[in-house]
Amino acid sequence: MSTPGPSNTAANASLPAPPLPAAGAGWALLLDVDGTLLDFADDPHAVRVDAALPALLDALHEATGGALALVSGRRLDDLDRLFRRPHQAAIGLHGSELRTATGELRHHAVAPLHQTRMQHEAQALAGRFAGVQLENKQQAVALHCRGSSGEWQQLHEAAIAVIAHLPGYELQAGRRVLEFKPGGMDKGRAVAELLQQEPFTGRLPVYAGDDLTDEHAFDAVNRAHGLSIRVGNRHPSAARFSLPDPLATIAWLARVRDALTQAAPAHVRPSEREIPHQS
Ligand SMILES: O=P(O)(O)OC[C@H]1O[C@H](O[C@H]2O[C@H](CO)[C@@H](O)[C@H](O)[C@H]2O)[C@H](O)[C@@H](O)[C@@H]1O
Repeated sequence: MSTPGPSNTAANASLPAPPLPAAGAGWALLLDVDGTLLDFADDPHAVRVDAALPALLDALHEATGGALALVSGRRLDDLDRLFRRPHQAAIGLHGSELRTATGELRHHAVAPLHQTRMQHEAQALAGRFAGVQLENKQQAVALHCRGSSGEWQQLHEAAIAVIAHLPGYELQAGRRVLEFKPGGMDKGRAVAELLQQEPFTGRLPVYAGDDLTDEHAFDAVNRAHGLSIRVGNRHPSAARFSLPDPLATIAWLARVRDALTQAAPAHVRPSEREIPHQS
């Protein structure tokens, strides 16, 4: 199974709120979607995007010189359906899909034969559990468990056994969800790849996420001396800052926008506008 290694597994249930940037600071924003920008809904297709969010993302995109990306387990086309921002950089399917700021697409795919077999096995597995809802993302599959914790345990054990015989795939666990996704990529690797690209390169990476899949990205951002922000109270986490929920995340992002775009004091030279590195 794909398991990130939190680098600070000490008690970190209570983490400080993230800082705000100085005016004109060179931040790059990497934002998880479900549970970070969007509240959860029982049906993955029924999530609601806050009416003010698209305009806020546009303003942040401009304030960061285009260094803003949504980073999700959803497919890129699902992100574009929800947010209508196909011109912005994005990472989908937990890192298997990547779109750069110039629109270049990179896919980490599995051979069609293996994908067909994965689909077949996942359908059969879901059919064994009354409380499991299958979300078919073509190159990946999410098994959402709506049943008891006992059923979750059984599903988890069965999924581990199934994935062992599926070439090219690995298991990604999340909040009451198990996903079969292409192996070899995760959000951390994809974020590291994006950070090598213009206009992300050389900026301070700031990543907000709520789930286990985001731990990969927290590790990558911590290695780059960026800011890792856990949304909610999942514990343990490698994140160094925390916000309680999507509402608070959106409110903080609005303050980030205001801070980045306010006029810098005349005596501050551009090179002095960065916030100090966090340890
Ligand atoms: O990386 P993320 O953007 O957090 O995406 C992870 C998965 O999110 C979605 O599932 C979760 O949200 C659903 C809608 O609220 C909810 O019904 C489900 O229980 C959650 O697991 C999405 O459906 C998955 O495809 C993503 O991988």
